[in-house]
Amino acid sequence: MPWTGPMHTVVIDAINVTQSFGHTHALSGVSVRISRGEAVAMMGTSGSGKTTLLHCLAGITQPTSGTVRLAPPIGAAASLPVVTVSDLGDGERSRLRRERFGFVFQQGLLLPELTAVENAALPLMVAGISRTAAQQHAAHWLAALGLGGLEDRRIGQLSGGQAQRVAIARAQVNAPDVVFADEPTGALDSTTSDEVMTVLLDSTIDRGGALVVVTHDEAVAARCHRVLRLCDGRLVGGPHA
Ligand SMILES: Nc1ncnc2c1ncn2[C@@H]1O[C@H](COP(=O)(O)OP(=O)(O)OP(=O)(O)O)[C@@H](O)[C@H]1O
Repeated sequence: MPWTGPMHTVVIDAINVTQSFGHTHALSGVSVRISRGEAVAMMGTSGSGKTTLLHCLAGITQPTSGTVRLAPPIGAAASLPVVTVSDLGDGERSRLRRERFGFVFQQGLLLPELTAVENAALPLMVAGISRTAAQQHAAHWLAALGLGGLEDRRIGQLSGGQAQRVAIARAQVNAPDVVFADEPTGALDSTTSDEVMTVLLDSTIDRGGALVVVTHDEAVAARCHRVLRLCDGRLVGGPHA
């Protein structure tokens, strides 16, 4: 299908993605389109292929077959091409992930020896921005996510919900096109989970980003615009979503 017309709002277009690990068919011909400003939940029983699909969409792994394409960043020169993520080598996918995507995982994967603001500033520092400028920008994000005053706490001195907000700030600091979240509220109680989802949704959608959330929690999925359900590596209800 051509990348034209109404597709101008599409940020990720995955076509017929298949992922096999030996004899395990983790994904069998999944096609998914994700638009800017859209929050999409991925649900399904354990082993249905949710994380594998997230990894293929985010360029963490290369699918066995099929294509994953990524639109140019918002405001980029018209000449910038669509990138076929699934054709890139490891180094190029790693760069793409750093520059275009943000990630939030269940256990945050924050560095315990660093403070909240140092953790949140990491993507900017990796991109070559000075420590001072990176930490100033990260501090703005922490304040926007309700963590003003906690910038200098180490991760172990924060609650689970606060630590997830630091992970969300870290995912947002470089204004990624897509934020991928794998069970971002899996370790939180329902009230904190709801608060963290609000922060995650607002901080992504308000700036025109897209959000892809893997979750087992129907309440989390209900907060998203759309729910994709996977069963045995296929989308329930047909191969396209
Ligand atoms: N690196 C790997 N090597 C071998 N098999 C794998 C690998 N990653 C995933 N699988 C298999 O692929 C299938 C899908 O796994 P995946 O992690 O995507 O499921 P999931 O829906 O995210 O499950 P869960 O909800 O338990 O996290 C499973 O059968 C899993 O064992």
